[in-house]
Amino acid sequence: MYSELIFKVALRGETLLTSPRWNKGTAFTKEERNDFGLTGRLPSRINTIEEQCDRAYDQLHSRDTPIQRNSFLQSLKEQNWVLYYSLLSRHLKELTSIIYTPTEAEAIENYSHLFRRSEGLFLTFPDQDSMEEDFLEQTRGKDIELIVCTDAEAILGIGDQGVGISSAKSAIYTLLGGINPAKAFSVTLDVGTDNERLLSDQLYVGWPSRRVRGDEYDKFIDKFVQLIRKHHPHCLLHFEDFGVTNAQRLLELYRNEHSVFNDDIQGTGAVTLAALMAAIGVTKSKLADQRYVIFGAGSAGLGIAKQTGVSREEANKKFYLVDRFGLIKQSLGPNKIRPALQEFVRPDQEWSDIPTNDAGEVELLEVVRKVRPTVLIGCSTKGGAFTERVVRAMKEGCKRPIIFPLSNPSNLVEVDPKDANDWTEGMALLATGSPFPPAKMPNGKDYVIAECNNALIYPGLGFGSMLSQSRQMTDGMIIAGAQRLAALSPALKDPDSGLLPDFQDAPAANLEVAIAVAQQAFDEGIQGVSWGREEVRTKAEDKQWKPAYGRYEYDEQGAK
Ligand SMILES: NC(=O)c1ccc[n+]([C@@H]2O[C@H](COP(=O)([O-])OP(=O)(O)OC[C@H]3O[C@@H](n4cnc5c(N)ncnc54)[C@H](O)[C@@H]3O)[C@@H](O)[C@H]2O)c1
Ligand SMILES: O=C(O)C[C@H](O)C(=O)O
Ligand SMILES: [Mg+2]
Repeated sequence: MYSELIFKVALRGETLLTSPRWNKGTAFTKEERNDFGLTGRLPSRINTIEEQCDRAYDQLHSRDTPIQRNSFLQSLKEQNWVLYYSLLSRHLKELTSIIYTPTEAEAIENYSHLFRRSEGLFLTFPDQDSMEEDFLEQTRGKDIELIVCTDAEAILGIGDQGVGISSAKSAIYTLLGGINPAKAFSVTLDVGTDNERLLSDQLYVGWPSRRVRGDEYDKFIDKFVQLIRKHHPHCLLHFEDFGVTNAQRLLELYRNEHSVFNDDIQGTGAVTLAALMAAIGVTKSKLADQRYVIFGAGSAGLGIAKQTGVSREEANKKFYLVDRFGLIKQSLGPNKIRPALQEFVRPDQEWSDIPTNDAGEVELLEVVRKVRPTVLIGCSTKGGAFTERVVRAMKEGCKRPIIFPLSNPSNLVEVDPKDANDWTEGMALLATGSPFPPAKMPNGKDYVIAECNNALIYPGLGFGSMLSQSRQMTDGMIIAGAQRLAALSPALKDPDSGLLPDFQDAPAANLEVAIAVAQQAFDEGIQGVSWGREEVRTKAEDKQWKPAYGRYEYDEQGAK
């Protein structure tokens, strides 16, 4: 059906072959080779997309390590989008872990050494006078619907990397969400780095200066946001991996004036809410009846705590937050408790009979022993923090503990799910942030470890907001997306199945999320489109970008 697509294209010869958006390589037909000045520029044989994928897959497998495969795929993306996304779609699970978490962490850590060709826009602090000009140079005439930006201060769990991540997140929008890559754009906001390794690396490609903070930082970010509001008022602005002191603050600052979305806060909150809903479906209980311990009270931890929809008054009863100074309790004082954590601070007297460490902190194990939580979530960046004693204490406190070690990449997971499964005799309901193989239940059956990664929901949240052209991404839209994802949980049919849909089904799950989000925008009356709510599903299906070549006709006025 896609071969019926006809595109009017204005590029010829070498420029056509070097345009990743339009290049077809050996798949250009005879007629196209004649019309676009390509005869003599390509070998004779005309390949189908299937043949091209087979060849690329063989080439990929001649690379031995995940990082070599990541570099290969990056080059393929720079050459031919249709081939790149076709190949990824055909081997979705295998290759998502190569272009995204966990391999992406290694690619970003080594970005300056692996660097070959830049992608997206780099806005660098000392060059801010030309910000608008630089922005327009790359975006002029383009119908941009999505901008993914990062300042790379808190990349996954590997911290400050100066530059990185937004292009991988953007590729996932296309792969799992069906967003047209020609309408998406990734931006690196380079405000320096405090990473000593990068600062002393002669090959570091970013701005080799300490991170700009305070007023100067805020003004720089504001200049960027206002630029988007001016030139692309309908476009969704996605923030990724900002530092803990900025993420929530920037979201609150802009979310009422533009459609902005913080993935680590809202995307993680939403996917975890979906996994929690599925887990309580298995335990036949209610969200409001859980006792939660969240280990790592940063962007993700707080996003999760807030997304459960528990009211402010209830929060202090249900949630126990533990961070690098142990339990968040009154006597830690303002230097150790960020203002955003205020509503979760525990009174000291509640803990007066509990042993502390030498620094006077209440450690995770003690918190678990006292609270007997039903839910333990890790987003601390501290690999192995859920020790055997902690996990066994969870099991002592309730029959089916819900344990989600969400830190990425894989080596930072708070507990290997296989161990958590063994230590709880298969009773824990588990989900992780990175992909893990199934664990063995005591009865010999496989227990599927759900991948509770925001990629299972953020492409759908974004697509739903773009589809409805809502000027805001509201909490209602996010919760509607989470509820729809939870309803797709395989565990609702078989309690031993994964809590969330398998990544193989991520495109279908994200489409459902998008539909729910757009319908919710209609229900809240904030849609910006003139068609009706009953058309949401058809419009969503029509709008999805699929990697397919179509037929090209040369036209000087056509697309470039
Ligand atoms: N699965 C997902 O979809 C998903 C989404 C977002 C983040 N994450 C992961 O969660 C982790 C945190 O991400 P974030 O964006 O919230 O980062 P963040 O920097 O905003 O927060 C990290 C928090 O952990 C705390 N912390 C650091 N060391 C600790 C320790 N030893 N003990 C206890 N707490 C400690 C920090 O003080 C901070 O509050 C990362 O590993 C990230 O990859 C996973
Ligand atoms: O990037 C991911 O894999 C998920 C999340 O956004 C993270 O920061 O870990
Ligand atoms: Mg992130």
